[in-house]
Order: sequence, then C-alpha cells, then structure tokens
Amino acid sequence: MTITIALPSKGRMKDAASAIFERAGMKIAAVGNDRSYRGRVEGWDDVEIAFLSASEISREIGSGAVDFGVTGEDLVREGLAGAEARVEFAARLGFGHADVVVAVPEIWYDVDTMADLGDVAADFRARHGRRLAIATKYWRLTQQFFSGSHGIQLYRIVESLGATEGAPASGSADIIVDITSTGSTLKANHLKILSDGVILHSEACLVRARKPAHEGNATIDRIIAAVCAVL
Ligand SMILES: Nc1ncnc2c1ncn2[C@@H]1O[C@H](COP(=O)(O)OP(=O)(O)OP(=O)(O)O)[C@@H](O)[C@H]1O
Ligand SMILES: O=P(O)(O)OC[C@H]1O[C@H](OP(=O)(O)OP(=O)(O)O)[C@H](O)[C@@H]1O
Repeated sequence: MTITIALPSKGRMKDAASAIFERAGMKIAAVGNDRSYRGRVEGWDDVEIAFLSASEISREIGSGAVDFGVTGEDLVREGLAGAEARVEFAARLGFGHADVVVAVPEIWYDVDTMADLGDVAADFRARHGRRLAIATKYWRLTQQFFSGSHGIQLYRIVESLGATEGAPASGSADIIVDITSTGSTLKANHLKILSDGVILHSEACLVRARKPAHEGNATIDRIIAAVCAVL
C-alpha cells in the first residue's frame, strides 16, 4: 500500500514541515516541475507526498484521503467533529505555535474571566436588545468552549473570514475568538485575552488518519519513529 503524506504547499508552515522530514532522513523531491503538487521521498518507494494548504490537509486527513498530514492542531480540531476518534496526533512538531483565545475590548474593565463574560452575555439582550456577538472563523471551537465548557448559551457567532480583531471596533461584533502568537495584533486593536480564555495551545502536528489498513503496517510505524527521533 502507498502511504500518502500531505505537507503544506504554502504559508508559514511550509518550510519547517519539509525540513523536519529531511532531518528525519526523508528527503522530499518534487515529481515533475517545481510547481508540482506531488512529491516523493528518496529511498521510500511506498511513500508519496501531496502538497496542499494547511486547512485542506485537515480536511483530507478527516476524509482519509491521505494517511498523514502536517498541519495546525487548531485547523484539525476546528475542521473535524470528534477529531480524537478520527485522527491520531502522532507528534507535536515544535513550530507554528498559536493560541486560540477569547478576547474582549480592553475597556471592559469588569470582564476578566469567562464567568464575567457569562454574566455579560446573560444581561446583553436586556441592555442592548440583541445577543452578544462573537466574531470568529473558529465556530466549532467557540461553541464547544462557550456552550460545552462554560455553559454560556446566549451569544451569536458572526463568521469572520479575515481581520477578525477589527470586528469590535467596526461594530460587526462585540468580542472575538481568534489565534494569537505575539499578541501584537490584539494589542493594536485594544483587545485583552480573558484570564481563562485560552481555548487551545496549537502548534503544527504530524497527524495520522485512523484507518484499519494502518494496523501492523511497518511503513506507518517507521514514519512516526523517524519524525519523533528528530524532535
Ligand atoms: N500568527 C499566526 N497567524 C496565523 N496562523 C498562525 C500563526 N502562527 C501560527 N499559525 C498557524 O498556522 C496555521 C495556518 O497556516 P497558514 O496561515 O500558513 O495557512 P494557509 O496557507 O493560510 O492555509 P489556508 O489557506 O488553507 O487557510 C494554523 O494552524 C495556525 O494556528
Ligand atoms: O499575535 P500576532 O503575532 O499579532 O498574530 C496574530 C495574527 O496573525 C494572523 O494573521 P496574519 O496577518 O498572519 O494573516 P492570516 O490570518 O491571513 O494568516 C492571525 O490571523 C492574527 O490576526
């Protein structure tokens, strides 16, 4: 059986992902020209590489179209319902760190915790005639965290496809759920992270699709061992 590994074709994880495989003794060569979206691994004839975007990788692992992928934990947990049952986080790779956080305007002086935010959400309709609006592209993680972990039910998600941190100032939402790494974008937009508002500490992971065909497959075990050995 040919094992397919999906690696980022662009973006911030691309170079570090390929570098880890190279260090692991799996040197990747493009098939065809340099812009090709397929590759192979020198000396590993039963392995092929598919170059995809980070969010496509989480989808393809979920559907089982690829065997392994390197992508952000946030994209896997956001993209796949019941991720744990469908995929294995085989290794945390030590790059692509970002936290998915709940952030509110700095001037909400009385709001520092999720419990405070729950109180705000409960009063919001009476005070403002509408529900608290949360701008995010992480609607699954937001619902799990607000409704599942904190019992907050009174809110509305406003889907954001970019510049999420600008939503409170522009009036399209009251608060946000987004990723942050240095914190400078939140700061520039006068937003603060709630003290218990970190939903997920994400980083790039080697993720395996859970497939029956992987049972007892020596190449599967060899790939995981080779990557883990260089971390
Ligand atoms: N400062 C950051 N901003 C955005 N994403 C970050 C940051 N730091 C780390 N990441 C991680 O990088 C991943 C997204 O990578 P990138 O933005 O390169 O993807 P992409 O190529 O834009 O993918 P797609 O086009 O499919 O969305 C996510 O897992 C995210 O957590
Ligand atoms: O905490 P910081 O270091 O400020 O990083 C966080 C910001 O970086 C990302 O945006 P980016 O400008 O990289 O664009 P992208 O979302 O299109 O990747 C992300 O969406 C945040 O807005």
